[in-house]
Amino acid sequence: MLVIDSLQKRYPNSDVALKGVSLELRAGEVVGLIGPSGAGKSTLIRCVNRLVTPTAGRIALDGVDLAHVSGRGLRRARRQIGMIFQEYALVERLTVMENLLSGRLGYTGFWKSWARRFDGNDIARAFELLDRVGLAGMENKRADALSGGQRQRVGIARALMQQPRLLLVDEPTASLDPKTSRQVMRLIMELCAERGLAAIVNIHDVVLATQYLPRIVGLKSGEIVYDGPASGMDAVVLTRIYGDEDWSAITRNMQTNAAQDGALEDEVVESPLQQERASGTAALLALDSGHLSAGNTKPLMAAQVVTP
Ligand SMILES: Nc1ncnc2c1ncn2[C@@H]1O[C@H](COP(=O)(O)OP(=O)(O)OP(=O)(O)O)[C@@H](O)[C@H]1O
Repeated sequence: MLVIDSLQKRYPNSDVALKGVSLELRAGEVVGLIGPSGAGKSTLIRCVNRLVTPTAGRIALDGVDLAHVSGRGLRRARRQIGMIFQEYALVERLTVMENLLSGRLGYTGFWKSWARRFDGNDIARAFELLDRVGLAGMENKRADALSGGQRQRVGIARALMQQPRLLLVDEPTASLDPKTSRQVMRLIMELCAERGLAAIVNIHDVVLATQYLPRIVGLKSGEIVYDGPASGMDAVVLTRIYGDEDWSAITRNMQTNAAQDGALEDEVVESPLQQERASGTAALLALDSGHLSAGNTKPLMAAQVVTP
């Protein structure tokens, strides 16, 4: 579904950041992008969502060449792409719900967005996603009142609001503690599997990458020097990507994680609605319809769980 072919990027007055990168992702395939600082990982991700214009090459998303679209075509193509950021990129003074609904801005007209008039279906989808990421009941909390892990869950839910086909994930765990990092990685993997989403995950933590991401792409100085299974990451490959180092501690950790395979599972965050579903009770999410009216930042109607 994503074909990157001979992609090059030269920044003005700078070295070449990408030197003919080629990469293919199937629908639902998740790839970990690793490499030393300055290798070109962010540039690659930014070329795909066209925050950066490539110098040469092709980026085809479901057949549409992202490297050469502009205007309306680019806006339409970007709707297929969800972004998740290291620093979450939430609007701090807005509520969780308002942050989620901002993920629909690609579809909602400017004046409707400005007046905070959102579609009832969008509000229903936001509630469903909040429930799925373990944040049910938190829709009226301000973003600046959340923990880092909760913020990242909002960031993930927001990225899914526009029902993308591809996720671009930029250092999703860099600001999180080890346990929360694992929960966030697991959540991203689960969501991709459930929804058939392809994803490129730019990540510095090699051990975390090989624990959760089945395929690893290693970039060095703007070139792919490894593209293969996580299980193939050994000291030789690490040296090829990062240069000489004593990799024994890292490879030991990777082997330990592979051997434990699932034994590290920590508790799943279950919302009341998920618990309700798990207990077999048919639940219907009933929304009091309505919208956020102009200038009104009053809490949205809470979702009600109605058992028939
Ligand atoms: N806006 C820019 N203008 C000029 N050069 C840039 C720009 N952005 C990146 N570069 C250069 O392009 C190269 C690749 O940078 P990039 O940020 O893509 O690497 P990275 O692998 O994401 O690094 P990091 O892991 O530190 O974020 C570097 O040499 C960098 O200095």
